[in-house]
Amino acid sequence: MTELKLIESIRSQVKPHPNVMLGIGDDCAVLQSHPQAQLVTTDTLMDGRHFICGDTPPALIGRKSLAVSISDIAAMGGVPEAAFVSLVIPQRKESQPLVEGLMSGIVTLADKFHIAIAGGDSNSWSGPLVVSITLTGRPHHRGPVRRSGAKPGDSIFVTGPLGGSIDDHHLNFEPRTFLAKELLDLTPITSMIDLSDGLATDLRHICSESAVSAQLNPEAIPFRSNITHLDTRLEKALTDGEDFELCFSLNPKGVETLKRAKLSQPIYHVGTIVKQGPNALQWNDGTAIISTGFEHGF
Ligand SMILES: Nc1ncnc2c1ncn2[C@@H]1O[C@H](COP(=O)(O)OP(=O)(O)OP(=O)(O)O)[C@@H](O)[C@H]1O
Ligand SMILES: Cc1ncc(C[n+]2csc(CCOP(=O)(O)O)c2C)c(N)n1
Ligand SMILES: [Mg+2]
Repeated sequence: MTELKLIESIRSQVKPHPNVMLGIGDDCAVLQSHPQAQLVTTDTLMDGRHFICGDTPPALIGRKSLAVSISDIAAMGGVPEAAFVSLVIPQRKESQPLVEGLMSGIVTLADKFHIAIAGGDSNSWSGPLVVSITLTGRPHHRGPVRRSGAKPGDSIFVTGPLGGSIDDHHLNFEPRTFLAKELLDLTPITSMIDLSDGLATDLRHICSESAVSAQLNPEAIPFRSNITHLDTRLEKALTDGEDFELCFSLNPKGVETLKRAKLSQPIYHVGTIVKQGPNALQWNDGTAIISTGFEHGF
């Protein structure tokens, strides 16, 4: 397939969107600018690191590549709008089904979240598949929720069970934009992050950005039901990563508000923000948590 044919085939799958004044076909896209702030996030997914190309259907690779960025928009409390899809395709005879599968996974999820595919880049080479997506979004009217607003006395919540994502959850998880909006419609959220590297690592980001520490209750941490090894499940929940649930903090007033509210799905109160101490993370008996989640080495 030629580059032009590939772009035309992508263009034919893409739907119009009110905030995309000019989409695929020119040197740049033209987006309607918002009077308020705009969210922008980018993520690159690679064969062998984030998925295994021969083992995973291309549509699921495409789905995951967009879903991880929707999750980052959710983590700021926003609504996604326009995606830019960069493909680096391995040069083989059978690349057409790969590209079509990738795009069908991307387009199906984009439609579900009312996201426009506003542009991208198409390349081929002799190396493995790489998919990189940049996604814009609109923050909630309360403003973007940052990692930096947690205060001692706040409660820490997660939006779903953790650990064991490698079975298939990392490919088919539901990014939490709807829940984030539901929560923000009810109450301010003092800090939030999505769990891509594991609670142990991602909650530490909230702690360092907010200059606080966090105490976790081991009894309260929800596990994904596929984790059968009882002796390692706490460690797995903290470190496996790719849960793509949200972790957020609420002040006592927010906790009261949510107690009275009926949410569309359960949330889990897993700990408390405390004054900054020598360890960012500890259990509620005071022992330090030394586990760390996923980290790329350079
Ligand atoms: N190469 C880079 N150049 C500039 N900024 C970067 C680079 N890599 C990461 N960042 C910035 O660092 C911050 C943290 O990025 P990080 O990738 O850890 O967050 P994330 O996207 O939520 O996590 P994950 O990649 O695990 O999904 C973000 O503000 C991001 O834009
Ligand atoms: C083939 C294969 N090997 C390992 C994993 C697990 N894994 C990969 S990246 C990552 C953290 C988030 O990455 P990033 O920080 O790049 O967003 C995790 C937990 C996988 N899904 N597939
Ligand atoms: Mg994130």
